[in-house]
Amino acid sequence: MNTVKVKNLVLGEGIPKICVPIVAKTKREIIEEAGSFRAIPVDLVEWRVDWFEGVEDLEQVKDVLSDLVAVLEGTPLLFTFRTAAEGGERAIDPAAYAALNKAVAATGLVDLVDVEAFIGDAVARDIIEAAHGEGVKVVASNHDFGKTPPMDDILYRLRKMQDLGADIPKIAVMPQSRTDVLRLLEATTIMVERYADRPIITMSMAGTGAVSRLAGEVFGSCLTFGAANKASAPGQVGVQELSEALQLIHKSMQ
Ligand SMILES: O=C1C[C@@](O)(C(=O)O)C[C@@H](O)[C@@H]1O
Repeated sequence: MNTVKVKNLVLGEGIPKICVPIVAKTKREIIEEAGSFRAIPVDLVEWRVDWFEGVEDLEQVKDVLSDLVAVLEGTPLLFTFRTAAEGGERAIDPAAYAALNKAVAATGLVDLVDVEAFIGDAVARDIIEAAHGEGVKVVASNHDFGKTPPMDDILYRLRKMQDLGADIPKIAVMPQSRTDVLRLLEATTIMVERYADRPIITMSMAGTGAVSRLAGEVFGSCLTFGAANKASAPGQVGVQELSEALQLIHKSMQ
């Protein structure tokens, strides 16, 4: 299993790392929120740019990014436009999605970009290639807010992300039952043991799935999303408690 290194952060070994999303509308709120992260255990910050009121103006996006990077003081940054089709705040056409992600990767201000794996193969490959050309890592993603797909389908989606060339495949699915959570965890383990040559991220959403956000070290998910002020998806727990739970599980596995 290869690890992925961003700044001083190594993903894919040891205790799962904690990513905190910023979901805010204005520049002031975004920067304020980032400033509040100094007091909590955060390994990586995700800027969910689909929430930003100025997202359609690249200059405004770059302006926020440069202030954000200054406030984060070296904490790696993941740039994510989550489309409405996958649970985000707004829709975007694939050409604009590609242009935005490529332009942001070229600024040198972000460490990783999120690329939705089902945006279209050509678009996804184009962004991944451009990001890699700029030394930016790619998290490929897929979100199923309605259900937890069958095992083969979860594995197919994760393997497709790997085939597209993403550094870290990620899938978030919604459970309709407790066995759905078990299937997501089993799929994670099978992916890691049989198919993956790189770290992956998986989660089962909502309260029933919250256990999957804690148990990544057991089943093979390298990163977990925790909430600081506002959760960006159902089932995210507070960062402080999340960190304690990850450490407890880590200790029990030694
Ligand atoms: O892809 C993900 C995972 C997520 O949806 C979650 O369930 O924690 C939260 C999103 O902000 C992030 O982009």
